[in-house]
Amino acid sequence: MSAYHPLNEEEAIEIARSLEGFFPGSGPLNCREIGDGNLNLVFHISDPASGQSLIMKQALPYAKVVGESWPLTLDRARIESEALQLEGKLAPGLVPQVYLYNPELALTIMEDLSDHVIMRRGLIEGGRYPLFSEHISTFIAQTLFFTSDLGMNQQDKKLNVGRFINPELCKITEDLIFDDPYTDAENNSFEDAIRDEAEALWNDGQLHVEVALLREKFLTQAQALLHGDLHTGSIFITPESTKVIDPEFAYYGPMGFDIGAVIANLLLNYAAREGWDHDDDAVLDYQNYLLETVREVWTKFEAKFRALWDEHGQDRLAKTAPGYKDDYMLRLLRDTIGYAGCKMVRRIVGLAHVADIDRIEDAAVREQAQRAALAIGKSLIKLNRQASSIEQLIQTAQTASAAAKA
Ligand SMILES: Nc1ncnc2c1ncn2[C@@H]1O[C@H](COP(=O)(O)OP(=O)(O)O)[C@@H](O)[C@H]1O
Ligand SMILES: CSC[C@H]1O[C@H](OP(=O)(O)O)[C@H](O)[C@@H]1O
Repeated sequence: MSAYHPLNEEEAIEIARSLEGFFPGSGPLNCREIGDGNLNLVFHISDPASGQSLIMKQALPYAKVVGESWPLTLDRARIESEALQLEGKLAPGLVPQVYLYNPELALTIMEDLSDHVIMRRGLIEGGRYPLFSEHISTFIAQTLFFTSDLGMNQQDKKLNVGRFINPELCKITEDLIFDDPYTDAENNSFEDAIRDEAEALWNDGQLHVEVALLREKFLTQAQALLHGDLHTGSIFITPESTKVIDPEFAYYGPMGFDIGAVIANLLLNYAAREGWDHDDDAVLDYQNYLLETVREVWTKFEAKFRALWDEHGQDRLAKTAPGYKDDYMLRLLRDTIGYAGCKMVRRIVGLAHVADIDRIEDAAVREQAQRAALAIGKSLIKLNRQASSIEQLIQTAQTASAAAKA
């Protein structure tokens, strides 16, 4: 079974059985392919006798969402398993445990998190997660700081940049997030009802300049090891626990891209609330919860990152140059706002959408949510280089959304 081929459920069971000590009995194991993402196979394997279970994730040699016409490197499975293991060391308890990585089969065997829910679904259903901002701010502060030139040996960091070179997955991001939405691209996907919005995106020169600058940074700035796709579909959650999964897009890039991804996905849900809540009061109440979460994600991240800088900073000049830390944090905030905007726009007119909006049944409510998400996204992109506080992001999101829904 060592030569690469996509596994079937029987083969997945056979591999699970061979894991020493995991499934000790000889009774039958259950296996289901549960992958609902765009790229990979995911098998859930469980033993009804012992209650033990695990997850096997296998990369396919193409993008599942499109098919074999879009070939994709299997090396992403190595990147994902190595990133998960590194993140597990830097942010203990905030990622699933990796039990085994098999390079021949592009297979990662990991902890089963089925006692959590995917956060996107949790938010759609109106769940509240009081520890989320605490957990995710720790995850992003720890992983970004300790993989950057600020927090690790700068020669070792360069070796890390090489280890996490991820050109094919980066190309997906470069095209789907930073290019396609701003032109009449074949891969775009949007409803006819918002064609006017799509065309406006294609013709907005001021927006194009901002996106080009953010794209340039994504292409060139090896600031820290990013998760690379930190949306709410890559986060498992309960009120007590948060676990980040799916870092196959990991590479060395601008830190604001990860922070922006978290904020964008909270705001996509914000734009969609009329599709999920029963009355105006409930919409407003949940939207306030989401905005407060956005505020906390940034403020807690900033406080933790600054503390790491003071306590664990490796770079002499960064620690002593007057005003450097404040300047760095301001640039991070601005990048965060810009990337949050890009990540919202791509989910409305680009290839891959989000359930928060696409699964709203009423077409008129869905259209309103799409227009609100685009309005917020565009406003954040245009704000990014002028911003000086997280409150400006929140104000901008509220104003843009209200205007789009008026
Ligand atoms: N460790 C895990 N425990 C339980 N379910 C998981 C785990 N990892 C992935 N899944 C399930 O598989 C789905 C797809 O996983 P994901 O890593 O996002 O795949 P893709 O890379 O294809 O997007 C998740 O939405 C979740 O339902
Ligand atoms: C052709 S890949 C599209 C899209 O899918 C990835 O998300 P996920 O792995 O969580 O399904 C990523 O966001 C890509 O941009």
